[in-house]
Amino acid sequence: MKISDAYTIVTSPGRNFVTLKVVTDEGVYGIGDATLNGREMAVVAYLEEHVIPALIGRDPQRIEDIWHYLYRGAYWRRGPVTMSAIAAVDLALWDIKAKLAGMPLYQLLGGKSRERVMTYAHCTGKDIDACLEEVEAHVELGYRAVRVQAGVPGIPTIYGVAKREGERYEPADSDLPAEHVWSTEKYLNHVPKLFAAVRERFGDDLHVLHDVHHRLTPIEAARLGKAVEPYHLFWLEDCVPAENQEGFRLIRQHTTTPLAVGEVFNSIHDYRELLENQWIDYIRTPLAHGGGITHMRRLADLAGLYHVRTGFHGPTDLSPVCLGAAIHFDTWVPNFGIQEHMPHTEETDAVFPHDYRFEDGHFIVGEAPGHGVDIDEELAKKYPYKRASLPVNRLEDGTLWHW
Ligand SMILES: O=C(O)C(=O)C[C@H](O)[C@H](O)CO
Ligand SMILES: [Mg+2]
Repeated sequence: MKISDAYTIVTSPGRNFVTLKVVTDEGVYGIGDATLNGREMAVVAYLEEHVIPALIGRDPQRIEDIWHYLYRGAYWRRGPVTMSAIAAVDLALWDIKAKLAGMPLYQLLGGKSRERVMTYAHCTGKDIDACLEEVEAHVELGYRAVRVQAGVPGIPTIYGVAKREGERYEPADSDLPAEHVWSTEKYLNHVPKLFAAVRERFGDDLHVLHDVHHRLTPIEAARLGKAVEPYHLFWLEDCVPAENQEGFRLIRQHTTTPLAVGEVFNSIHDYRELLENQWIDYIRTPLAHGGGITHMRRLADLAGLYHVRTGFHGPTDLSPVCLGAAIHFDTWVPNFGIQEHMPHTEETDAVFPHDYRFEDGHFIVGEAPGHGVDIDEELAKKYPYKRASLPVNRLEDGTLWHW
């Protein structure tokens, strides 16, 4: 069996997605998600110029060999563009292998470790009261876990909070980067009040999460972690930029609030110090940015040695292909923690027909052979690519800050 064709499909049913389709000479095909939010066309160029020509004629069943060919063989290792391109190939090849076996992907990985996959929803509001209403609505939908982000008095726009009531939050919301304003002091003074209000209204059982989006220094993160301890968060996410991994030692020394890290990581090597020193509790890299299933299963196994669990990134800027494959992975992986869930638009769901379903705050994996997600290429053509950028963030005095 040989790979006879491979090509990228760029579509924008509400937001941009890049899909790689790998076709075999026996007619079986697989698809992988290659979407890197705000940098979509860089991955397309990498795939079209450097990966696809080298794939044609190879045996699609040799997933391991192809992975190392693309990783070691490239000489230029790691990095989000490279690892997203490799991930797209890897997801497509696992899709093909599972289809050839006539099995849903989770069976090939080792079978079910659980019946359903707990998800967390995004709840945002311009202030604490609006946010509590969102939490109420999501609890009614069945969610057992919610990520809570509210506007902060004195900061005009805030990451993760929809611009207008009732609208979805979209990170890549303008042609060129919009500029946001940030004040650490205002934020740190406000956030504990938000969690006090959530616990007072919803009690102790709801799992509550929060994303800091890399905006604090280690000592500030330690202060926040300590301040929210009475509200026992499920996790505090990306509390500092993680290039300085040693910073987590300081945070860990001061707080028992669990820490999640890694939605911008793309390799097992990014996590080595954090895991070996037991500084974090959840790994966040999605399959589509972390080299696919072949690489992420190694990371999950390493994490398991240190009692660290998975909590895959799952925003709307990863396509249903990534989400579908993640649900198979989550159903299998022994050290599963939680799966992020931001529902895709109806247009996106129509372009990517899938067999996973949401029920009572959980995802239920499908039984179709492969990862269970397809692409309607004719429909995809109706939604042309449109450049969209993530914002930048500045302190009140104009200094460019972390985002
Ligand atoms: O979902 C999250 O936790 C995020 O932080 C969302 C990111 O900002 C988004 O995916 C960036 O593209
Ligand atoms: Mg995040």
